[in-house]
Amino acid sequence: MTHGGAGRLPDLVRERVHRRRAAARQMLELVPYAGAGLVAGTLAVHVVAGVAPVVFLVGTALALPQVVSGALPPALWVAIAAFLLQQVLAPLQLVLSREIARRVDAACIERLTRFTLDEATLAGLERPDVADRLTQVDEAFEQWTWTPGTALEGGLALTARYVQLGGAVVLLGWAAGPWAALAGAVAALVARQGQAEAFHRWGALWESFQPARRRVAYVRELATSTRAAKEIRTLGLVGWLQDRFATETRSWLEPLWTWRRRVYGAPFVGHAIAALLGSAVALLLVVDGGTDGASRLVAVSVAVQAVVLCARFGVMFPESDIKLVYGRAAYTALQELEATIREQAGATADRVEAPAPARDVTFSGVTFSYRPGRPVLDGVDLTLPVGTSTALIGVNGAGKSTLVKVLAGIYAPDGGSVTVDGVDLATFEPRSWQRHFAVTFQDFLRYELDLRDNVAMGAISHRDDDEGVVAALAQVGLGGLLDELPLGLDSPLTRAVEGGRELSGGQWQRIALARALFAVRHGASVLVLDEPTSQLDARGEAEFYDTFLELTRGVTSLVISHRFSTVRNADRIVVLDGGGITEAGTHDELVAAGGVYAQMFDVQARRFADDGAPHVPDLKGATL
Ligand SMILES: Nc1ncnc2c1ncn2[C@@H]1O[C@H](COP(=O)(O)OP(=O)(O)OP(=O)(O)O)[C@@H](O)[C@H]1O
Repeated sequence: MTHGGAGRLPDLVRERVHRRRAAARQMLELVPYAGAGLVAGTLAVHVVAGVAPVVFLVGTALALPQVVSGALPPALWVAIAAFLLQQVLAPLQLVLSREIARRVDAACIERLTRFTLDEATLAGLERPDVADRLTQVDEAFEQWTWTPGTALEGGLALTARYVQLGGAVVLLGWAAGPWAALAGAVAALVARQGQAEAFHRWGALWESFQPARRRVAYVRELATSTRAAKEIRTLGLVGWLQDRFATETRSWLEPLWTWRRRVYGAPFVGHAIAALLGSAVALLLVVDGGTDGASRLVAVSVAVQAVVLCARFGVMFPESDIKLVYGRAAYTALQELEATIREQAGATADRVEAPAPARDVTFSGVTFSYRPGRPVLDGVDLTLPVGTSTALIGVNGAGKSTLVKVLAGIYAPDGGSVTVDGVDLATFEPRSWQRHFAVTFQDFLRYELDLRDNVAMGAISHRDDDEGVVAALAQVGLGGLLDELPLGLDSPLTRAVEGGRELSGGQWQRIALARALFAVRHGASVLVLDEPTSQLDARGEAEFYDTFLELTRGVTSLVISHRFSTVRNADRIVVLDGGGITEAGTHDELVAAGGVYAQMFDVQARRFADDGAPHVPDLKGATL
């Protein structure tokens, strides 16, 4: 770990200057989000708020000798006015700062949403470094504490402090001479440097534990979410989860505590001693000053208070420091996320709109790996003729879902190519290609929305097609469910909402299928179904062939299933094994060939027979 290590002085200075510049650039970038007018107005208020205590200090010092003799001099009224102004400005500073943070954060959230939902590829989002950054930005906005907006707010608030310091140094010079002013200024800036540096290192340290904090957050979510509650209770995992939480938490908190001593300990003592010496020198020069009488009293009073103001630079500024360090870290994370995306977008900038395939989609020697040197797809050759059905089978982990993601342009192949009517998929804009797809993923989503939206999500621009939604529901055997629901299509499909209804696993799968059908109804011409019947009962599965597959006749389809009853009637069945297509043909051809497919089919058919379960229905005539 390199947190806070000592280095050569010129290097340290250069690094700090570089950091300050970077921070200033970031703050300037955020200004337009808040609006130049609001920022200028806030700065003006901070400047006045910084001047007010200095005026108060001078006013009280000047008034003191006359107040002692029973008079109420004008200087006293000036001091009172400065004090009242300070009280009035404090809430105004707060309101203006909050407004700045609100505007900046709204813009940053918009940037974040655009990035995650629109620009980022799935492969990009799956990178661990990207996931860490995303969690960091997400955390900032979730807890709404140290966001980019608060960084700008905190940065601007420093103005009041520095104006105050400037005033104090000028007063010190006036009251006790230039050397006292210099000593006071040096004491303040050294103390400030100590604080700021410790805070900066602490921020970097905090950030470096992001992966560990992400693990802790996951365990905490497991322990508290209703999603996992059922399994955790029935498996008796509560104790284990608590231990895991404690271990994971200690794994980053203990090193953090150790580093905290190093970050705040010795360097801070050094800075504090230097600051104390500076203040002491300034005070000595004050005491040593020339004149006597009332003017001496005023000078000493001004100078002592000015030294105190300088010394206050050695403490943390709650309105700025934490906000600046952590809020800026959140903004840096957002910028780094965007930089990653820009890198990827550079390669896709001049892509063209993808047409619907007219002849075929072909994989030629496609390779793909999630980790270098471990290809999941290793030279896949496969043609999907338009308007035909292909079933893809293979053991768990063979790479079937990965192949689908490459087909849909979610991942780009590392080698080889996917072509659409002979044109490389890489030349098409991925979103436009994906619009031709109706996909039901294995881990399809159960949207906590109403029934209509759960189906219409397949082609959301046709959300007002209630007739189509009802037809899709009927086609997947959910017509009865619709009749049961008092709110009909408006029924929320979650118990978390008043009047909502939870569905069974099989019913949810049918909803996902209805979504795909709705997409086909509205023009999707490539249908991909990954394990479409895994949660359906035997009758539901049979109905799947009789109705659903008929309805998608003419569509180019790819179905993945471990259930042979689901795949056997496809126009063509292909086996993915060892990263490549090892067998291809109709069910009868593959059974006759006696290869992997025949063996797998045999095992499954025998198991059905042994269990006394119904045999695979004869579904000749149905198409995938
Ligand atoms: N996002 C990912 N990051 C890294 N590795 C992955 C990822 N997704 C899948 N893998 C790995 O790639 C391999 C193929 O996974 P894939 O999901 O494509 O298999 P599959 O044939 O669809 O399996 P199943 O039949 O179990 O659904 C597996 O070894 C899996 O661990």
